[in-house]
Amino acid sequence: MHSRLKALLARAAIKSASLYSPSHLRNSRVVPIGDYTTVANVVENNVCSKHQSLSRQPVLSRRRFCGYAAEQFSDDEYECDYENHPPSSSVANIDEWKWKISMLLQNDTDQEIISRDKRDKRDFEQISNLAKRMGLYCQLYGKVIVASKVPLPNYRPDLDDKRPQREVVIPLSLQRRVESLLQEHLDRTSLNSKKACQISNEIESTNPVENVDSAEHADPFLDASVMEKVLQRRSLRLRNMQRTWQACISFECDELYYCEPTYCSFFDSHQLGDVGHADSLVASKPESPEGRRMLDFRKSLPAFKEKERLLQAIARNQVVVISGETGCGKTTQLPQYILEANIESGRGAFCNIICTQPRRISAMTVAERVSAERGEPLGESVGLLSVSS
Ligand SMILES: Nc1ncnc2c1ncn2[C@@H]1O[C@H](COP(=O)(O)OP(=O)(O)OP(=O)(O)O)[C@@H](O)[C@H]1O
Repeated sequence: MHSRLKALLARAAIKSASLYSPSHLRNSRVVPIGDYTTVANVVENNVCSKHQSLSRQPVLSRRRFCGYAAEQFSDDEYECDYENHPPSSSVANIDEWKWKISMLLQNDTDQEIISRDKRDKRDFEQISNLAKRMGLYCQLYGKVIVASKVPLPNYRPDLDDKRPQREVVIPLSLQRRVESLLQEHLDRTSLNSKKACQISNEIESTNPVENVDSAEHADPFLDASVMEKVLQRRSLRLRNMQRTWQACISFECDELYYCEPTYCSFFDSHQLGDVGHADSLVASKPESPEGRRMLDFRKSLPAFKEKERLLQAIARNQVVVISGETGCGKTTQLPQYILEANIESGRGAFCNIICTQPRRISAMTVAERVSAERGEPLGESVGLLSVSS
């Protein structure tokens, strides 16, 4: 062993009073060390005694007299392995690894070493043996080696190169089904285009509020293109209303007064179909003290700060897993961010969001809470669906 390394190890042991040693190693690898009471003693003693006996004793018999710490850093044991499995060129710098690991052991703040030098399995075994002898855990993730002071999991998403590019693979049968449904839809659309135009014209000539109603209670066999047009019109109206409402809440109260009907019809536009319902929403309008409080509360949640990042991630990926501390707004805020973003992009009426809860009572509470935050009675844009298994 290099004298510099020994000195470092001895100093590390003295400094920290004990070297990091995982419990499983402590139990299985501690050998009697006579009168030595501290790891530092063991290291120092071994440094001296090993020099005296190195040339005379065979490796295995010497090892019997090594203390735990000494055994960890014994060159002999490493040399033994090394002789049986000569190093490939990439681990020829094993001393560098020893040095890195000993530095990690001395360092209270760092927890692990990550090496991205592409290594094969045998390189890993050598480094892993060394790390384990020095009291660390070691794991290979693809071609990345991690030596850590704490136990390592089988999978590390942060070291998975493929993770960001990973696609959700749709089974072939499902792809075919989607294709055939799409084809069916296109065929039907072209066949009925004349009829669709006629119905569409009729709908457009009636009251827009009635349009919504007719869409809500639409004949399921009503041509899809008509439905599409109705939804598009409703989406545009939603967007105008949301924009007007956003502009309104940035003004002072006097001006808000004039905007009330618009705001109410924003909610109305989901389903109410009648501006007259606005009266029932007065208590929870954003411009009311209660509504203001609600808005301020929503903005104070940790999820609000991440809103843009979350929406970008959702827009760019098929599947997004979001984790956050309890109460940060995952359940009540994220669906609203998505709805608001869809309304803004003119797709509000096409947007369906389903939130699941394991229990009926929590589903009810969440639905009530979200509808209250939106200033609506339950059953408008936010509803509740109970599915029993
Ligand atoms: N019914 C309610 N009444 C009052 N405040 C509520 C209600 N539901 C949620 N909140 C508040 O809204 C905030 C966001 O709650 P939300 O349920 O969205 O958090 P979450 O991140 O989903 O939490 P969890 O991980 O526990 O499900 C919380 O701080 C909570 O206090």
